[in-house]
Amino acid sequence: MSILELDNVTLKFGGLTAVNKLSFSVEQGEVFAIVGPNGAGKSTVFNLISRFYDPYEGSIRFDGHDLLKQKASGVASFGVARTFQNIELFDHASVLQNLLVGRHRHRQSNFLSELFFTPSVKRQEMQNRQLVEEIIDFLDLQAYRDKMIAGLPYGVRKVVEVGRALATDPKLLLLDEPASGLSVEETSDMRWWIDDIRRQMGITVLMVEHDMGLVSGVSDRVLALADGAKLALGTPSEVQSHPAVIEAYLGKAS
Ligand SMILES: Nc1ncnc2c1ncn2[C@@H]1O[C@H](COP(=O)(O)OP(=O)(O)OP(=O)(O)O)[C@@H](O)[C@H]1O
Repeated sequence: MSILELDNVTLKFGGLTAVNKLSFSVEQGEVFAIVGPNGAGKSTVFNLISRFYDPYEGSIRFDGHDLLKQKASGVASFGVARTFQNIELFDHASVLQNLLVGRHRHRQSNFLSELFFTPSVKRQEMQNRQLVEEIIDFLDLQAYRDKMIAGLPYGVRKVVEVGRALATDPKLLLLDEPASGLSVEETSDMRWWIDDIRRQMGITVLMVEHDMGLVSGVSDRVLALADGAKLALGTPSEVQSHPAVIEAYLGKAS
């Protein structure tokens, strides 16, 4: 069953067509990767799904709903969470505090009940804490739990950002270049986190990634883009050996 469906989606920046009549769907429970050379339109596709941009034409459906009727601020409560190419965390807050921010969308209380810290607010706060502690354990972040983000190594911050997205309890996790800036060893760890997120948490993962080792190791299917359009779609090995993909990456000489 498809959880996300893009149909004939186009986005233009002035005279430049960044995404061109693109259609694809992501199945529930799979890891789906989008690859392509620089400027292929990968981040723009993410920004369309996150509702940062309105398409010029086409439809985007998520979990049976018209995603284009949602504002960007409503996408998280719909069950879509994302990480960013340039990590976006609160630098002067702890790992725990950053993850608790991710729980914010589940807050059902109003201002007065929060002011007087009513039993329901207390109960909700305890549930939030418990879920966040589970994520800290799941991602092996116990050693960093109370540390400020600003002082953490880059690789740890990348994992915390995944944790913050998981704290929103998503059905679909969008990972924007999860391996960028990571060492070989950290990339290998990231591969296992992504695999565990899918297998143990049952969350569908859509990622944009340049590291073909990570893409091949963890993805069920891969979509290759060039100039905003679909070049190939299939298993990692089908896409990597597709003539149009080889040509897009290496040029006609290959
Ligand atoms: N806000 C914008 N305004 C104008 N043009 C843009 C904007 N964002 C992206 N573009 C252009 O749209 C095209 C697709 O860009 P996009 O960032 O989606 O590519 P990408 O595949 O993610 O590239 P990279 O791998 O380098 O991140 C590029 O030609 C880019 O210059």
